[in-house]
Amino acid sequence: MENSISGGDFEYLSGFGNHFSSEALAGALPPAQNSPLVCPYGLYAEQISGTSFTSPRNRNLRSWFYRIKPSVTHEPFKSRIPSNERILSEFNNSNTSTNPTQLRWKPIHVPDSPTDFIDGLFTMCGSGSSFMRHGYAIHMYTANKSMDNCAFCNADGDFLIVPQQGRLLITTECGRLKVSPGEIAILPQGFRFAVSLPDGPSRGYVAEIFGTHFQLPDLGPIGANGLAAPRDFLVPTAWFEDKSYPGYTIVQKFGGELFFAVQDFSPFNVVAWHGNYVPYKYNLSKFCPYNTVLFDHSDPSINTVLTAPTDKPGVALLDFVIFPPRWLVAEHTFRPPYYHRNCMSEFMGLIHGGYEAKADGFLPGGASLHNCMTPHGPDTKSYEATIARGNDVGPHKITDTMAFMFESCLIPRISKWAVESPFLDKDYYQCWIGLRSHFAVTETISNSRKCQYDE
Ligand SMILES: O=C(O)Cc1cc(O)ccc1O
Ligand SMILES: [Fe+2]
Repeated sequence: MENSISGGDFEYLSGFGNHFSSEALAGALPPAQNSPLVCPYGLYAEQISGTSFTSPRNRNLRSWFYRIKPSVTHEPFKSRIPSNERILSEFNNSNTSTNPTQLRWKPIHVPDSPTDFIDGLFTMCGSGSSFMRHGYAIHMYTANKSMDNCAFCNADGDFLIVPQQGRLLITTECGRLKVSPGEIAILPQGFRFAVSLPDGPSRGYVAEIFGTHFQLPDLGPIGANGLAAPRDFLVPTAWFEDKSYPGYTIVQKFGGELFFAVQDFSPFNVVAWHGNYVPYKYNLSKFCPYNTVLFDHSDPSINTVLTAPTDKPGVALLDFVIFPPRWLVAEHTFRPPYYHRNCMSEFMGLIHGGYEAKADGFLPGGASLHNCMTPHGPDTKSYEATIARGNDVGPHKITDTMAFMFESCLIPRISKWAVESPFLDKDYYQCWIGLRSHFAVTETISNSRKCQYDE
């Protein structure tokens, strides 16, 4: 089932995992087969596969494009010199370091020099290898100019883009997506796309996954509804340009290296397409969050938007979790996140507003990494303020906030750029140093005796 949704001059199809079809010219889709001898309007048929041909049907992803010229019509790929060494797709001790310290970055400035989405993309951390088809990379981007006469193609994995500042107009082979801060976009492995910046300077976060794709989390006992609803995922409708573009460049990220190939036409020449391997976007404000309704703090997995699974049940290669505006109602409960150590590793970003566990220092456009088993939790100010408010707080709504977490079972190694960055907050540890002991032996003993014996 498909629905068409209009977003100004951008039209979308709605649904997650659907088999979609879209025509920019009526009759451009072959009616009864994928590869007719001659396609309508003299188009070329081309398939893009997002899973092996033989993947089980419920996981099989592929789409068919009907395009003016096939993608193969280009000069040979050449290594881009200088290559952008700020992008990594495998992580080992020759290119990254490991570090159990709590790490935090201040908001990263958008440079003054002309920088498009490709030039402005840099890896923060990651694990595994795109070659081995297992792992992920976490990147950030800062850009101030639209991609011009070029398209990007990531052969390594899927991008989940979280814009924090500035809208992105993303032209893809399936059509165009307008993505505002507060929305996310997924650009699956292999799709060609170009990013324009209608608002000027732009900044955001990118999670890249190797060897698998995002899916909606199971809802378990929550039931059939809640969290992200499938119908709120929006897929572009066919859009094409039939122009000659001398010197048009396809920049291909392959094994973390950038290659380029020149052609003389736009890659956005798909007049019609059908399939279930598609780019899409999602507005985080549509998310229906869940939480405790009586006592104690729920684990953040309760608000998972999308998950990239591993073969182990319940263990994610990468979960995308959000901390949206919501009511806090728990009684006799420490409401902010608990102090904890996690066998999973947690990378966090902030799209706007503040974050309940950090009174200072964690700012929109900044980031933090709490690696495997690294202790963390509310800073001193947040802890003291929570205790000072006491028990009679009543229902309280957290508003104007959108923090998120990329959480993984694979332990990230940290890029040179991230470690040497002037935006690294060297004093991060100080935010917990002031946590005082509130231990009072007499009171505690009398309380525990009371519980045990005085009932
Ligand atoms: O560390 C963090 O801030 C993320 C987080 C939030 C939460 O509410 C519970 C656990 C957790 O890791
Ligand atoms: Fe955490």
